[in-house]
Amino acid sequence: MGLCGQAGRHSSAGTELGSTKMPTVKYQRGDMVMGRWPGSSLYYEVKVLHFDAKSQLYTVIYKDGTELELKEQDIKSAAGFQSRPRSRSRSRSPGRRRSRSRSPARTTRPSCTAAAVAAAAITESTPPSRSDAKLKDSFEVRLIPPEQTKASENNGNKKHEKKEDNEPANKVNESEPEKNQSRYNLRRRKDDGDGKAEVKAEQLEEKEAKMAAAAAPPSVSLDFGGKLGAYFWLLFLPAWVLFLVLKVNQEDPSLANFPPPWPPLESFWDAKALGFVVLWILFQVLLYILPVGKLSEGMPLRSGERLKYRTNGFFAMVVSCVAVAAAVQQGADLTYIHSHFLQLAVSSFLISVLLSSYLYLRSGRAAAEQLALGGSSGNVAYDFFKGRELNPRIKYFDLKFFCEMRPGLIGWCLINFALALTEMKRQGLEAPSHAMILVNLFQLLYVADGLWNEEAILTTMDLMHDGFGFMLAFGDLVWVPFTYTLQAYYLVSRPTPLSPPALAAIVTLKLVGFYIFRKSNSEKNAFRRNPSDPQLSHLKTIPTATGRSLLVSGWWGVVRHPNYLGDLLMALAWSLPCGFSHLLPWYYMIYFIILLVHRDSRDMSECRRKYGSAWDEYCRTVRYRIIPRVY
Ligand SMILES: NC(=O)C1=CN([C@@H]2O[C@H](COP(=O)(O)OP(=O)(O)OC[C@H]3O[C@@H](n4cnc5c(N)ncnc54)[C@H](OP(=O)(O)O)[C@@H]3O)[C@@H](O)[C@H]2O)C=CC1
Ligand SMILES: CC(C)CCC[C@@H](C)[C@H]1CC=C2C3=C(CC[C@@]21C)[C@@]1(C)CC[C@H](O)C(C)(C)[C@@H]1CC3
Repeated sequence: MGLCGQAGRHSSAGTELGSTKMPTVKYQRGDMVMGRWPGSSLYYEVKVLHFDAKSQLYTVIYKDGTELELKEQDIKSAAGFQSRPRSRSRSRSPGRRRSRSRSPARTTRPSCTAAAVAAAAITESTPPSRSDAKLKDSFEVRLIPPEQTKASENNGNKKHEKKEDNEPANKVNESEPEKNQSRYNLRRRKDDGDGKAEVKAEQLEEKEAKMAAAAAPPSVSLDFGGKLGAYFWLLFLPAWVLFLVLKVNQEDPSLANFPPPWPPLESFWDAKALGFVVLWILFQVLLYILPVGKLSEGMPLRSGERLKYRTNGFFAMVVSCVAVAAAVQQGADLTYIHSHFLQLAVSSFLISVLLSSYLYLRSGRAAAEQLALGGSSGNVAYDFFKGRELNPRIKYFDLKFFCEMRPGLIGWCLINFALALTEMKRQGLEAPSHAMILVNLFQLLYVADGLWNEEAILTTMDLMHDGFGFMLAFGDLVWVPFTYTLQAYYLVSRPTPLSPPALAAIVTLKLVGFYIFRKSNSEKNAFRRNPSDPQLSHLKTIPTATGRSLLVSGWWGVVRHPNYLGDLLMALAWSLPCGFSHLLPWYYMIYFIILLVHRDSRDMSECRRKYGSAWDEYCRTVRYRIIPRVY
């Protein structure tokens, strides 16, 4: 069986078959062998492209063009496999039967795709104790849809990078995979098959296969410094927030003035402050569950399911503003927030610890397919920190989505506003300073925009890939409201006059950053939701073996993370109004560079894993990560 037409689609120059001789190894370049699909016990026909003596890994190419690196033990000679007559038994799952008939574009040819890989799934004659092994030793397998196959076949050997075709007839090729994502997850397609391949996999229960697909692969490397790193972050993050809060309260918050004075222990705790935080969160819960605003669909999960989210964040923000204004009108003294900043932060921290403990405990009962990839290391500290469950919900109440978008984010604006009032009181001003107005307005715009485009968060890393644990719970409830407000806090007692040209330059910078941030995020969100969107028809894309494509022109053709670039420009505009006397108001800028550089590298590894050589192709085409020609 030779490689099919599109087999070379994703092959990179480095792995092209060349004339140089392979070193003396078990399998030679060009050999057709059986390669194990990572994490499963399924073997597919692959062609050996290359052997790397240093890493002892073979680069092999599957029939859909997906290239992977495999260890020798994951490769078998084709002779060791039995071809069994193909079972004619139809799927027992009605869902599966439905999904088969749903697509008019289904190709009848079993063809050369990773879906065909499933169709042609061949297992070892005696797979290693499957049911045990599968849970532990598994990997998310996404299969190329038949539609994609057809598209690829139509394209023949056309250039890898293609202009998205918006002809109605072809639309299905791009939109279907997104809509019917469920079909591309590890799903055996018993009725397909190329006759050569049949499969012991047929004996596997679909449920088992799904669980196998869902469990975290042992090969997923643990980020954040792994298990030891988790202990470090669990201690460091709260200590760092405490340090910043104490530091910003110092009369001279310069680095030379270290350490900040340690307050008496009893001043850390205030029951009233805890009461306010609880009330605020409950108020946000109430607004979230009100049947106001639209229900948006999240991206397809590995199970194929699409969760619904109540996206009424902007409404929640407006109601919160009205409620706060009414409270101030009634004589509520918001300067309390400034004078009890430490106690409010400690209370929020306690709530985040309680929430993370609850999340960790309940994740023990979650089905494997509900866990985030890489979230289950088996180490308590790491799993507690990173979070195991992808979308923990209490009925329809989505805890991660709620925490990320509501109490902390809207709380950030409330605190900023309170700090502006405190500045006026402290400095005897009739209106907040220009610097304070800029910081308040800029950050208000950022939050309001996030809530206005709330649906877009459903295609971000946090919502799609990360588990919900201490890192995000603490990040959402403590980190955001108590460290993102440091610039406003800093300005309360440190007047920083701004000249009109400086004002104009800072506003321009903010608007440029905002434009890049919003346009790029919206472009990706629109594309992920509907790849056939006519408004995106001018964009070039790279197809991938998962059935999803990657944007390679437009904003995502400038750098690999244009949204980070816009975000960083905005961050700069938030720090500039505070001047250059101290490092403290620049803390956000420094932290944000570190966060986004790390996030970018996490995302790169994740996309490399998901998209294989298509991702490499993208990286070759779009060379810079965040800043054009610089980084
Ligand atoms: N203020 C703050 O504290 C923070 C703000 N942010 C902001 O939040 C926003 C979301 O950031 P984040 O979730 O980190 O990352 P992104 O929104 O950039 O999401 C990354 C994902 O986008 C998809 N993608 C990547 N490249 C392409 C491409 N070329 N074409 C199509 N899809 C692509 C991939 O997912 P897939 O292919 O699976 O769809 C990838 O995993 C950003 O604007 C960021 O600046 C983030 C962190 C903190
Ligand atoms: C504690 C850790 C060191 C870091 C925690 C990181 C979190 C604070 C951030 C991770 C991603 C975030 C996003 C936003 C806020 C900060 C966190 C939670 C975001 C909601 C801000 C508003 C934007 O418009 C957005 C694009 C919706 C952001 C999404 C990511």
